[in-house]
Amino acid sequence: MGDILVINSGSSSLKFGLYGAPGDPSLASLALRYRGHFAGLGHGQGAARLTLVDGQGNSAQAPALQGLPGDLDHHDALQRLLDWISQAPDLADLSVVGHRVVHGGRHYQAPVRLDATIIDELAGLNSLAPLHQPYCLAPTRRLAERHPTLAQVACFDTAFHATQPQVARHYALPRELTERGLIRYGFHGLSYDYINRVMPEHLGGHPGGRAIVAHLGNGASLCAIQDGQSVASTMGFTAIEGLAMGTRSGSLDPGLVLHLIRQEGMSAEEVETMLYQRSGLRGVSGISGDMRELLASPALEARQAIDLYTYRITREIGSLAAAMGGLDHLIFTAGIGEHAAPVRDAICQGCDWLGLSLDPTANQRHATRISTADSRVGAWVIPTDEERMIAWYSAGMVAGGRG
Ligand SMILES: Nc1ncnc2c1ncn2[C@@H]1O[C@H](COP(=O)(O)OP(=O)(O)O)[C@@H](O)[C@H]1O
Ligand SMILES: CC(=O)OP(=O)(O)O
Ligand SMILES: [Mg+2]
Repeated sequence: MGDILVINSGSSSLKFGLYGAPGDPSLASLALRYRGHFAGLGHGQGAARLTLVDGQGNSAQAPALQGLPGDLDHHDALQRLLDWISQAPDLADLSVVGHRVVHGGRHYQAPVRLDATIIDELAGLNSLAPLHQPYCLAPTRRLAERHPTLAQVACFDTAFHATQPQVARHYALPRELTERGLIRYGFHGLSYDYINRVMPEHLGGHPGGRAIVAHLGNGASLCAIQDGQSVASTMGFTAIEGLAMGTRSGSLDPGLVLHLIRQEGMSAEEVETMLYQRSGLRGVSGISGDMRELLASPALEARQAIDLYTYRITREIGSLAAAMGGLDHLIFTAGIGEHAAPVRDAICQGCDWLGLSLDPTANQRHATRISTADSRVGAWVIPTDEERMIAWYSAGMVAGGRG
C-alpha cells in the first residue's frame, strides 16, 4: 500500500494529513509524515497561509507549497497539495484519500468508498450543514475528475452516534417527520470515536462506565459515552443544536426563529447567516468568536460571552449525566478543551455537585488528569486526532473492508 492522504475541509480552511502505510491494524501504527493547515481560503478571509509540520511536529518547508497568493481558494490549495505530493521524492504514491464528511444522513452509518452517485447523494444534505458539507464534498469531486482511479473514502461525523437509543435520536415531532429522517444525528463523531479508542491508554485501563466527552473547538458538542458507545449528544439534526459555539448560537427556542421571520421580516438565508456566523461567542461578545482572543480581552462583553459559554456546557453536562444515570469521567478535547485552562476550570467548578473535584495546578499545566486523586468523577484532557481516525478507516477500507 502507498501513502494515505486525509482531507478535512472547512469553510475557510483545508487541513490535511499524510500517513505512511500502516504496519499493523492499530491506530498507532499509522506513521504521520506531514500535517498541514491552509487557513484564510476564499474571499474576505484575509491572506491565505499554510502551516506545515513533519511527523515529529517540527516546522517543515515544501517549495511547491510556498509563495501562496493571498486570494488562494480551496481548489488551488488542493491542486498545490496534490502537485507537492506527486513531485516530492520522499513521498510514495497515494493509495487512498480519506475525507471528513460532516453529514452522512440516514443512509451512512459507517465509512464508505465514494463514487459519483454517492457524492451527489451526500450533496443533498448540504443545507443541513451549510458551513461544512459543501466544503467537504468539493475536493471529492475535484479528485474524482482529476484522478478517477484514486480510491476515495468518506468518514462521517454522524456515524459514531448511530448506536444511540431511539429516545435520544427522536424529536417530539409528528411521526411522519421522524420517519423521513428528521431526527438527531449528532456530530464530531470522528473525534469521539478516536477519544473512545485511546481512552484506555490515557486513563490507565478501560474506564467502562459513564463518560462525557466535551469536544470544544470552533464547533462544540458533548457526547455521552456509556460502555464505549455513544448514547446521547448535544448536537442533533444539524451542527447548530446544543452548546453555544464560536459563531453558532446553539439551541434556541424555535419560536424565536419564527419571530425573526414573521415579526422582524428576516429571510431564511438571513436567519441562517445570523445563527451560524454571527452568534455564539462572536455574537455575545461583539469582539471575536475565538476563545484565545476573548480570554486575553479585558472587556466585560468578553467575560460575559465566556460565562454564557461555560454555563451552557455545565447545564448540558447535567443533562447527559442524567441520561446515563450518573457520571464517572469528564474528558476535554479539541482547541478550547485542550488549551483553555480557565474554561475547563469554570466547567469543572460547575460539576462540583456531581462529585468532580478539580486539581487547579494540574489544570493550569494541561496535565492528562486534572481532577484530584480523591475526586469521585475523573476529569481528563486528551488531545483528539480526527485525521488519524480517518486515515485508519481509509487504510482499512482499501486493505479490505474495515468500516
Ligand atoms: N492556547 C489556547 N488557549 C485558548 N483557546 C485556544 C488555544 N488554542 C486554541 N484555542 C481555541 O480553540 C478554538 C479552535 O479549536 P479547533 O479545535 O482548532 O477548531 P476547529 O473546529 O477549526 O478544528 C478557537 O476558539 C481557539 O481560540
Ligand atoms: C460538525 C462541526 O461543528 O465541526 P467543526 O467543529 O469542525 O466546525
Ligand atoms: Mg474541528
